[in-house]
Amino acid sequence: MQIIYSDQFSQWYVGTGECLDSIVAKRQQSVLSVNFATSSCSVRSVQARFVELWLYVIQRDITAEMKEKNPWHRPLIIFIAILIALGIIALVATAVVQNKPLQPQKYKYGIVLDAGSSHTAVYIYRWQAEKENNTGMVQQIHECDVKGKGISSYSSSVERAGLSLRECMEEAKEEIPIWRHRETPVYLGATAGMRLLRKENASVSDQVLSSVEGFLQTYPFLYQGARIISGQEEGAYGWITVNYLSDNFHKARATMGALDLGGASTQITFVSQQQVESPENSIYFRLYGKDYHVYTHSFLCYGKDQALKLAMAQQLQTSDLPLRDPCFHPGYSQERTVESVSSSPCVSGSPALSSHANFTHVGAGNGTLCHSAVRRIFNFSHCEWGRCSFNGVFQPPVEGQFGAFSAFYFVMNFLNLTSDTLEESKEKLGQYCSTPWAEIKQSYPHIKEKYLAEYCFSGVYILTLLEDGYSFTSDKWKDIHFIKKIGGSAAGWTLGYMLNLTNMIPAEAPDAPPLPHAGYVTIMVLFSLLLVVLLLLCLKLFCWPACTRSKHII
Ligand SMILES: Nc1ncnc2c1ncn2[C@@H]1O[C@H](COP(=O)(O)OP(=O)(O)O)[C@@H](O)[C@H]1O
Ligand SMILES: [Ca+2]
Repeated sequence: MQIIYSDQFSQWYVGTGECLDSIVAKRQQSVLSVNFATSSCSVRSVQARFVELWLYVIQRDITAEMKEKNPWHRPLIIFIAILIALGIIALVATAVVQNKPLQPQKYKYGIVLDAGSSHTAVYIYRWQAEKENNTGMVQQIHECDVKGKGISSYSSSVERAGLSLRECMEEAKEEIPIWRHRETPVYLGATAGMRLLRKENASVSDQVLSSVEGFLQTYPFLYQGARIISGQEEGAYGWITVNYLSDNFHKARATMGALDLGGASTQITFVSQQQVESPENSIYFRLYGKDYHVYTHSFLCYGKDQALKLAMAQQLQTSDLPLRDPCFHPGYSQERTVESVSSSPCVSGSPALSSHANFTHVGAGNGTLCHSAVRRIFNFSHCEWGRCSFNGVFQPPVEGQFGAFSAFYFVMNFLNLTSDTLEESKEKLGQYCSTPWAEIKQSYPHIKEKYLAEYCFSGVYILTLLEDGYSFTSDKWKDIHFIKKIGGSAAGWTLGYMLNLTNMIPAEAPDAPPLPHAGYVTIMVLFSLLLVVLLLLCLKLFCWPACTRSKHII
């Protein structure tokens, strides 16, 4: 069946159908009159035909009315169509840029060797080549612990100092893609063990450094030097590391103090609102457009191994032999040479020690007495400044949160004291120290005996250093967080050292950061919704009148 509209006569002529011979429809106002010339139609099919015609007429008239009222109809449709096209292009472009797969050759690498007093560790870092100036972008991807002792222990066979690094440097060659080797910087920083060796014998310490330098230069990496870093640098770079890894610089949040306990020195670094009275304890940084006035101090000889020597030397001078040490477990007994204690540059200058060659070191296991013995290695009596920590060193009151790492973590983690209050820690430590040595050895058969024997001393030393030395009172104890890693990267000075030497922390904030993930998702969803709405609108505006404009209904 066919309906034909004639503009000329404002009439619809309907072709003949199965049962209809002809239909002529005419509309005046809201009245539609239809003449059906039928031959054999039922009443129902004539009615249906009538309704169909009525709807068609109404639709046609509304469309005509809209066109008359809105001359912008067509341009509007074109505009919306352009918007939709642009929207689709924007969506695709954003998705492509945001989700661009990172190719392996987009990564850069850096190697830092931490030549500590007790051992050397090799760290490999990786970052995205184009995002060098963003915070939190550099990640540790590998750590290798060099077998044997620290490089300062090779003073009598210096050539072995370099060779000791072989295994870990071979691992570095494996870890870093070959095509990046030539541009991968290698830094070696030596800390308190080498500071002490330099004090004792500067020429031997130079020879040790030359040995590691010569060895590192045999590798295809970009050798950037081997040097003894200062205690101030060690503290500052540790502070940079923990705050970089916590993203505190980027977000301009309050920074976190850094507490580093090594074998031969210990560092405390934090931002203080109070004036730093002593210039040697004050460092200034401008990072990402913000100024930081930081307090730092490194106590040489107050790492836990040298502190033990200081405590033993102190006891050897004041008590009879055998040495009954309250910081070692009851039943512990060890033959030692006086030289093993007195040879340290931290201890030398104690004439009373030379009267014996050997002595027996016996454990007495008493936390309270151990605390008194440890306190004696600190000098709390003189201070030229407004406030001191110990040994006449200026220190403002501790402020804010602190990350305590390296031996602070190893010891407190072993003793299971990382989340206890100061009082609980003292109580638990007292019990641990009085536990018989045989029982301790039995309970921890896989732990190195040297570490195991010293955990009581180390625990008491840490509590004494933090409470009596730095004045972390009971209420401030909860602000100390014993940490090993932050987001997979070790807390320590090495990362901060590399970031600084590769200029990866700019003084001013870099340009606007790329879209964060949440922002990207929100924008994509909003754009998609907008596109759907536009599309529906366009369909309504474009298709409906277009369809109804047709003069034919089949
Ligand atoms: N698992 C562990 N348990 C206890 N102490 C540890 C453990 N691993 C390392 N240490 C100690 O951590 C300290 C690390 O100091 P190190 O970095 O070598 O010296 P420094 O920083 O003073 O040059 C050493 O005293 C070492 O014995
Ligand atoms: Ca260290």
